[in-house]
Amino acid sequence: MAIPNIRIPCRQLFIDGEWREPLKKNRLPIINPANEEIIGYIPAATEEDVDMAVKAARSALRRDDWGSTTGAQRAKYLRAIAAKVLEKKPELATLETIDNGKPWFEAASDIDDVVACFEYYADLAEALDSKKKTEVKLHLDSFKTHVLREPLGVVGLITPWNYPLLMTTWKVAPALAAGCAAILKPSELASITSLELGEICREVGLPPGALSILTGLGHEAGSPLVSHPDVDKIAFTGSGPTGVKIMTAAAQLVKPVTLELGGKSPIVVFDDIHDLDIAVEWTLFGCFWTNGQICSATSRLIIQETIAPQFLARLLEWTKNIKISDPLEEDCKLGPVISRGQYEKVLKFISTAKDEGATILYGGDRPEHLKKGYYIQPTIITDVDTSMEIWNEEVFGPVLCVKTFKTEEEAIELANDTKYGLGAAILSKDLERCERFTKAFQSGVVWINCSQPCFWQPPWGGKKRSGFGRELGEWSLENYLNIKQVTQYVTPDEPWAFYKSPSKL
Ligand SMILES: NC(=O)C1=CN([C@@H]2O[C@H](COP(=O)(O)OP(=O)(O)OC[C@H]3O[C@@H](n4cnc5c(N)ncnc54)[C@H](O)[C@@H]3O)[C@@H](O)[C@H]2O)C=CC1
Ligand code: BAL
Ligand code: NA
Repeated sequence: MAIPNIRIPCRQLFIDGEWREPLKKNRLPIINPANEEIIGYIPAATEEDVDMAVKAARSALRRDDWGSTTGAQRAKYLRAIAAKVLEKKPELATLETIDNGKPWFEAASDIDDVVACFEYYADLAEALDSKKKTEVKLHLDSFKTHVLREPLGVVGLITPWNYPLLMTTWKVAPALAAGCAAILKPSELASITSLELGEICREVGLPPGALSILTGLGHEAGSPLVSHPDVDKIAFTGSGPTGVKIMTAAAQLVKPVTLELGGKSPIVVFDDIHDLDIAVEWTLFGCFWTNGQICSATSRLIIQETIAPQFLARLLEWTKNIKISDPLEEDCKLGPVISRGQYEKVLKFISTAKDEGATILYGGDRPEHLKKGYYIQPTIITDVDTSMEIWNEEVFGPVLCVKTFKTEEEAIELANDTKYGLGAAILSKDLERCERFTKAFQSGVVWINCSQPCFWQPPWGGKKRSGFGRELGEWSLENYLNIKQVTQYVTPDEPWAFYKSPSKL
């Protein structure tokens, strides 16, 4: 597919089905991380705009055109959105690349996932109609009970910048499928494609207020959404510290949250791998895909001592072969990290690792041929100790740290030696061993003989400090439903006879 040249659309906030200027008229710059240039501006919402969006969402839930829809009717909107996203795929992929820095072909594949995800939740919305009301068998005949699965209400969706439109979709598609009215707050570092979703919603005639999109800063636009008394739930993906702030604020209102908070995932490689090159490629992909900015990145390589020298030698050869360039260039496999702040943060992690005694086996710096942009070489760090920062903290950049092991027990201990618990991978020919590791890994996701492939049908989420709750699959729909018990007394002409009736005194 040809990469199109593109103009950055100038948008407002998307509230109540229309584009509206933020009340304070503030805007934030859009920065292309490949050249550090300001390429446009996004509107910056504040508390007042959040309040308007919440009112619009409430009104959508009260109106028949959204609040009384069947799953099948909502499925039509979701399919129409999917079709529009597909139609605009080249432009959306280009906008994503210019805003986020990920290679264009990765952005295009994200857009394919966005389409598939909207279509998938259209199917689940339809299926919901037959599960909306289910009977629950009781142990007696004088009562009967059924359960209703209703939309939870107004939901706040706060998303990160690493897969901008895809993470938006992971939340928006199930929320709309369930019949909620959603307010999306995308990351200020990459909001363009989420705003374009607003235009798509307008084009397909999604009822006003069913989805509002408020770009802006976390503390100005995200925080009031979390604290708003009329928002029933918050679904968040992002950093641990922000997750803690959100959970703390939501707790004041006993507001439910789901949190997806990154990690420091292990990839355990045994000496009985099927093929050296295949294992090396999965190791690289597991850490350097999306320019290394993956919440589930398997950024700790735990390699069996017996194979370590030859594995690392081959890993180096493959790493040197990775094309680092402007992400719009064909065959680019590693683009810049998202921002100046992230660039400095990643380089600081590398210099601290060096200061603490680790060895930078490869990379660790800006590639010489790229003078501008937030580029960092793919970096491999060895001689790592479990007390080091690089072993313990999420870098969110193209940085892999390596540790060797002798026995299976030692490998499991190292794999679980983290406060996080999102992903974990094992590469080995021995499937019984893979089974033992699957059980032992303290994580929400396990990859066997691969790392990172992510599909929309299975559940996604973590344990420990990677958060809680599950997205994707049918699990995500549950996040946006209220389960209501309805119990009926089926012999209303018979007295309950708990109190003494005054007429019988
Ligand atoms: N787990 C993941 O997928 C991600 C992890 N990160 C990690 O987080 C670090 C910081 O990156 P940020 O972009 O600052 O992540 P962040 O977690 O602060 O931002 C994620 C989203 O939360 C919003 N937000 C920030 N403060 C908020 C608040 N008080 N209330 C409500 N919403 C708020 C942001 O505007 C954004 O939409 C990165 O260096 C990286 O290590 C970043 C993005 C994604
Ligand atoms: N690759 C799945 C989602 C994430 O990294 O945030
Ligand atoms: Na950007």
